[in-house]
Amino acid sequence: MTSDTIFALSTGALPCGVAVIRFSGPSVAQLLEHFCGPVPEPRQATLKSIRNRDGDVIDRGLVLFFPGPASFTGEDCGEFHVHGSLAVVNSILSEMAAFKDCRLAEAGEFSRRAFENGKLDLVEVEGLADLLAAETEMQRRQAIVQAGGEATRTYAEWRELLIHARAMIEAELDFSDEGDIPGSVSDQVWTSVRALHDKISKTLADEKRGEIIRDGFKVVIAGPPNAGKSSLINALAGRDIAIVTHYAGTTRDILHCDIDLEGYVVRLYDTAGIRDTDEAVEQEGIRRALRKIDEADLVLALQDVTVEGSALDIISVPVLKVGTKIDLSASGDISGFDLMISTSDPGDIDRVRAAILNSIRARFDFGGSVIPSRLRHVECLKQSLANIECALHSSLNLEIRADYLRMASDCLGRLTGRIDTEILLGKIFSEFCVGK
Ligand SMILES: Nc1nc2c(ncn2[C@@H]2O[C@H](COP(=O)(O)OP(=O)(O)OP(=O)(O)O)[C@@H](O)[C@H]2O)c(=O)[nH]1
Ligand SMILES: [K+]
Ligand SMILES: [Mg+2]
Repeated sequence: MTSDTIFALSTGALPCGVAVIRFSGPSVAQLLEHFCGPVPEPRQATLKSIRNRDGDVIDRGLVLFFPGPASFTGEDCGEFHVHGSLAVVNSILSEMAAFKDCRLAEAGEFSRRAFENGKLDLVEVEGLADLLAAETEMQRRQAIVQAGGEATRTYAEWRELLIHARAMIEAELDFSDEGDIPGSVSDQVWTSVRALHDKISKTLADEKRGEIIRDGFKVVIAGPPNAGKSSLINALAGRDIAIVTHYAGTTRDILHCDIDLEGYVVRLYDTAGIRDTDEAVEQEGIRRALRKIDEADLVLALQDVTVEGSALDIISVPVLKVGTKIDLSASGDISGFDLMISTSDPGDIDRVRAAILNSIRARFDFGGSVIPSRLRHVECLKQSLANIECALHSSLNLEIRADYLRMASDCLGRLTGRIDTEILLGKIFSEFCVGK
């Protein structure tokens, strides 16, 4: 079907030390011969001169040949590792473009061919995309579970279980008059389906973890004016994000910055001080602050310890009560605060960081397990779960229950993009001696 041979510079911006040019498709062997003579041994890096059509040497570099189907795309693939200069790379790319049926690859086209040739499934393709986009350690860990096929294996296992369960139920329906099916089989089947139901529910409960690893943990700094909110965001970020003055009501808009806390993206928000005011701009700032608080994963509720007054009353989201300006307070009354800080003390800022990290870990620690990292996965899992729930209704007709199992396994098949041909009959006959 794909008759074009595609090529692209696979490494980043030029100039750089080494540039990798990758190509895939039916003309790979011809390209290799054209540029550097006899095709090198499969999968062995060989140092060669790379020449243009006039026989002039463009560069010397490593040349690799990956014959299909044991290649990334499943087609014949080749690689040139050359000096990363604009002139070298452009010269090779334009030479390739002049070749018959060869063209520059579109974005993601190598991966798409890998998918089309069954080398990667959808979950793995998405994991690969996430891995390439990963900025933090946690994002990398989550992506590699997916790109490396671990998630796929789990989903495939679940799907197998459902297909097997349905096979058993259909067998009972089809051959029940033959008396070969043990009576307890059906019970065992439903027990395992119920266990799978619980597993999928648990995985769905982890949805929030996946979201936090991908999109960050939202921490909103809130409190009355002059509590030291802007001073704290500046200290946590290590740079001047917000204006700090002694005027109460300095911050109006929401200010934002991302920090990396041991691999987690933490999205910090500084907000307007909350108080009663007739001032229109400040009112709007306060309205925005309250809205941001509702979206938070954690609120740092700041309160100047030298000022009378109670900290913010927030019930919708987890709150850490932080007393500020302890350098001004001789009494050191710590009642009612989770943490007491001075925003100019680096040790105190470290303790705020540790407290945020604790809050993340307490709720969303990542143990390397499969987490539905995308809405698409969550949707497929939810649909599968809904069908399993229907299948578990013992009052329903057995045929209908079997059909719910089919729909549940199809949802998982859709998740990995691999609904393959029906293997149901094979299952029945390989696991039961009914075909006498
Ligand atoms: N002594 C002392 N002063 C502080 C501390 N933190 C902040 N301040 C001072 O308190 C004042 C207010 O600080 P901001 O960071 O602007 O307070 P804010 O909560 O952002 O104030 P608004 O934006 O007006 O709501 C400034 O003069 C800061 O220098 C602290 O830990 N100790
Ligand atoms: K202020
Ligand atoms: Mg401020």
